Amino acid sequence: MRITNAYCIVTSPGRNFVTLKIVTDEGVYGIGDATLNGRELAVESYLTDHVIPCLIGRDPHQIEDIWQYLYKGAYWRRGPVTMSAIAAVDTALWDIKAKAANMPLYQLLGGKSRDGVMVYSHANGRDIEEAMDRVAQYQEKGFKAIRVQAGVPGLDKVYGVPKGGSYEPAIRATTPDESLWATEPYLDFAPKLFEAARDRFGWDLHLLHDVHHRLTPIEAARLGKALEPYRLFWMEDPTPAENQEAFKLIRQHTVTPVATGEVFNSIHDCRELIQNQLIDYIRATIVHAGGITHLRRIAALAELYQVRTGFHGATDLSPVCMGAALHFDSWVPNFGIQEYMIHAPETDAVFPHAYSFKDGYMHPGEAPGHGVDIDEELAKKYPYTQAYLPVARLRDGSMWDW
Ligand SMILES: O=C(O)[C@@H](O)[C@@H](O)[C@H](O)[C@H](O)CO
Ligand SMILES: [Mg+2]
Repeated sequence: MRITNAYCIVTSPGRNFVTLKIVTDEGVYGIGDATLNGRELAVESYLTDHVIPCLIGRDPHQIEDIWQYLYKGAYWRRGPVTMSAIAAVDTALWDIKAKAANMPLYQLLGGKSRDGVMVYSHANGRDIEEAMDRVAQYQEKGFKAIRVQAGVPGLDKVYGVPKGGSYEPAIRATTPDESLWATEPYLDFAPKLFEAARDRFGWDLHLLHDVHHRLTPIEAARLGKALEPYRLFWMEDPTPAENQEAFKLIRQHTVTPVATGEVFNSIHDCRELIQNQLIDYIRATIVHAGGITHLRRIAALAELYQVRTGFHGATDLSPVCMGAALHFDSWVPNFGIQEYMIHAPETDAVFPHAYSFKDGYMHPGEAPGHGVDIDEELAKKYPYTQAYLPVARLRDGSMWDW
């Protein structure tokens, strides 16, 4: 089998997505997600201008060799653009291999390790009352785990709380939206949000919370300690993770489980966190961490230290990434949980898929490959539209982490 063609499909059904399609001389094709929120065209160019010319004529079954070729052959290693491009190629090649073997991808990885993939979704409210009503709606849908975010008194815009309409962090504009952040009101408010949640919903429901990189390590330690009475499933991205050692300070003060990694793109971003057991869940996922080939290495390292997977699954990761992740989640021995924010209907229409949700669990489906396709004609109806993730500043104007 030989790769005869490969190209990117940029489409924007509800939000921007970049999809790589690899076609072979035996008519089998595979697709991979190459979406990097706010920097989509950088990955599209990396693939179209630099990677695809090197793929034509290759044997698509040589997944590992192609991964090593693209990683070592670029000379300039790692980073979100490079690793998202490699991920897209890798995912498409695993899709081809599983289709050629006429089996769902999870079988190729080693078969199912569980009956279903437990997922969580986002309950966001402008205040505690609205957030609780949204939790009730997701509980009604059957979710066993729900992430809870709410507006913070005194702050106009807060991560995770949309101003009406469906939640989509990337805003269509020619420059990023700016929002103001203040830590003190947030630290005072967060425990009240989870006290209200436990009071109303009791203890059977898994509750999660995303700090979204906004605290210093000692502030994150304080938050983790304050949330201990409410037994969270995890406190996510408590502090920026470039300095992995900083998480030691959090661990010294709190037993609230910690999850991080959605912005990671290689095993080197999380090696110390995992080996020193500074986290409980690793969030790096297929589209940004080099694809299935590299993510298997991250998950294997994590298993040695009883760290579990908790893959990122926001709506800016396409259904292609979700489909591949669900096959990975079905197989991986040290599975924790899968984020599932539920894509917009127009997104699901462009990306027909075999996966399904039932009673709080997802199932990848039995279609050969990862079970997700792209309707190229429909995709053409949604042209790319410049969009940026917001930036955050403190009250004195200092840049902060959004
Ligand atoms: O955990 C999450 O889902 C968030 O951190 C994401 O929604 C994140 O804000 C977006 O993926 C950024 O593009
Ligand atoms: Mg997050």
